Amino acid sequence: FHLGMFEIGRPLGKGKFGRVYLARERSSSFICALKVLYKSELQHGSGVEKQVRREIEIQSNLRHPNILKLYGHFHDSKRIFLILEFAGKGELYKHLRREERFPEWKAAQYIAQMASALRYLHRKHVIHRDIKPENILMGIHGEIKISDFGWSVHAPNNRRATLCGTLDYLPPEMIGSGSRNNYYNEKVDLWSLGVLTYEFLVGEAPFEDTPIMTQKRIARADMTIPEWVSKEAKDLIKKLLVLDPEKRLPLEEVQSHPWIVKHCV
Ligand SMILES: CC(C)CCNC(=O)Cn1cc(-c2ccc3c(-c4nc5ccccc5[nH]4)n[nH]c3c2)cn1
Repeated sequence: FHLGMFEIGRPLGKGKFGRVYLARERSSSFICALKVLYKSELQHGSGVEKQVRREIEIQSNLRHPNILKLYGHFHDSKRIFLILEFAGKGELYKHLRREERFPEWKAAQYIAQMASALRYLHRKHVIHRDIKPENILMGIHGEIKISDFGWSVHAPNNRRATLCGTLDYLPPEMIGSGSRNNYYNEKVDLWSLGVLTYEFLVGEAPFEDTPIMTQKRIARADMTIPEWVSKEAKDLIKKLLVLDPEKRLPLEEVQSHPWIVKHCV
C-alpha cells in the first residue's frame, strides 16, 4: 500500500511498540524503514506516550555512523510514523545466532564501533541503558547501528526501570533491590558493553541462568570466561564487568585497549 509520499514494502520485523516496513519515498526514491505506532496502543496520558515523545526527541538529535538515524516523524488521526534509517543487513543478533559466536577480530571491530557510539551518546548525557544484541542493527557495509532508545534517559538518573525481557545485560546497580538508592549514571553502559563483548566471543551472556540465579550472579560479577578466549579479550571483559561503576574502564581506554588496537588498525 502507499502512504502519500511513501511506497510501503515488506515488513522488516516487529520492533517494540509497532511494526516496521521497508519504504521508499516517492519523489527521491530514498529507501528507509518506516515504523508505524498506533496511538490506540500508546495509552493516552500514560508513561508510554511520554516515553515515545522522549525517544523521538533524543534520537532526532543524534548523528553518528553507529547510531541508527531517525530522519523524521509524522502522524495521522490513528498512527504515528517514524522515518528510520534502513539497515541493509538487518538485526545483529540474527547474525550472532547463525554464526554462534564472532571471531575475535570481528568482535573487536564491533566493540570499537560501540565504544565510539557510546562516547558520542555520553558526551550528550544520554545513557542508552539497553545495550544488547537485539537492539543493534547492521548496515550494508557490516557496520553496526545502535537502535531502540526505549530506555535511554538523560543522566544522571535514579528511575526504577520496570523491566521486561532479559536481565542478562543489567548492571548490579540497576538490579539493586529495596530502598538502597539505585542512583546510576552512564557507567551502566560500560557494564553492558562488557556483557556484549563476552556474548560476541562466547555466544551466550556471562550470567545466563534462571532469572533468580542471574540476579545473584550479576550482583557478585560471578562469571567464568572460557580458557580459549584470548588473554587480551579476557582482560577487557574483566575491566568492564566491575561491580563498582566508578572502577569500570572508561570508553577512551576501551578504544585504546590492546585487544581493540590489535584488531582495529
Ligand atoms: C519512538 C521512536 C523514536 C523509536 C525509534 N526507535 C525505534 O523505532 C527502534 N526500532 C528500530 C527498528 C528497526 C527495525 C528493523 C530495521 C531495519 C532492517 N533492515 C533489515 C534488513 C534485512 C532484514 C531485516 C531488516 N530490518 N532497518 N532499520 C530498522 C529499524 C524497530 N524499532
